Amino acid sequence: MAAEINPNHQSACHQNIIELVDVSFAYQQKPVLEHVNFSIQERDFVGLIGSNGAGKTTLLRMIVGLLKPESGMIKLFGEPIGQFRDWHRIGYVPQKNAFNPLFPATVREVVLSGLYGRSKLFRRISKADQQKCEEALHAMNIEDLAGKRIGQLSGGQQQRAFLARALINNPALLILDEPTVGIDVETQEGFFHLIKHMHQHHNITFLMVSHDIDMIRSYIGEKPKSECGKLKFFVKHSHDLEDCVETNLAHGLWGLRQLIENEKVGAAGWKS
Ligand SMILES: Nc1ncnc2c1ncn2[C@@H]1O[C@H](COP(=O)(O)OP(=O)(O)OP(=O)(O)O)[C@@H](O)[C@H]1O
Repeated sequence: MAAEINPNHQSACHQNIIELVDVSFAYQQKPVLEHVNFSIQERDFVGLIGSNGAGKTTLLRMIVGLLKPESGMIKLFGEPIGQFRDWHRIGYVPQKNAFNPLFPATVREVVLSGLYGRSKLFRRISKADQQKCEEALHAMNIEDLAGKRIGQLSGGQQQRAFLARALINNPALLILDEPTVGIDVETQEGFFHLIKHMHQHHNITFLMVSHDIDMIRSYIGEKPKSECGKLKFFVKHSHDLEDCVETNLAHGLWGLRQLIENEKVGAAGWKS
């Protein structure tokens, strides 16, 4: 018997997660981005490539609400960004040099800070929050580093801590700004395995700026889907369009590490 096709399934799976419509931005009247148009659908993996100063970080900062476009419109999960409140659905790992290594926080505190969002900076930490933190630490295989000062860790360990921070809310969208800068090649490979796995099996949509062009192109292909000024958007969807129903949507952080270890790309691949 032919499989029953749910006519709504495809649209539900492929809804727009980010829409950029004619977005422009300037720093002190100096234009950086002009008329950027692009949409990212659920379960896309988007690699954003561009030369130094092309405006990649600026674009990501607009998408996470830290900068306002001069003109144009940004929608997140179908809502105009000004009305968007579900920030817990988005995990953001900024560029490494945005972090002050002298900041006196432990890894656990850094990971927990991913829960606080914009409005709840000084709330009490509940048992449920602690549990989420332990799960994120476990998923990234850094439980043993939880009490260490973040500034004392190696580059690869810091990246895992920041990824755990971005993952603590079980986000639907992960935005990563050059996540492998300053990390050795072996650790980078482990990191790419991890995010590929998260893309393919955990229903997470990715927007990633990267200079590791070879590694990223091996996953997302040679040809950009779209170009806008100096920005190039490479896109890979997590599955064939007709295969939505088959995809395993179960994704808990606890299971993530287990699955990765089963694929033998876990701890050893990106210890540093
Ligand atoms: N706060 C700022 N004030 C003024 N100009 C800025 C500011 N931040 C960035 N710029 C300028 O805007 C342009 C785009 O910067 P952005 O950091 O977005 O580029 P990028 O593509 O991420 O570059 P890179 O690959 O070097 O990280 C650059 O010319 C930069 O000098």
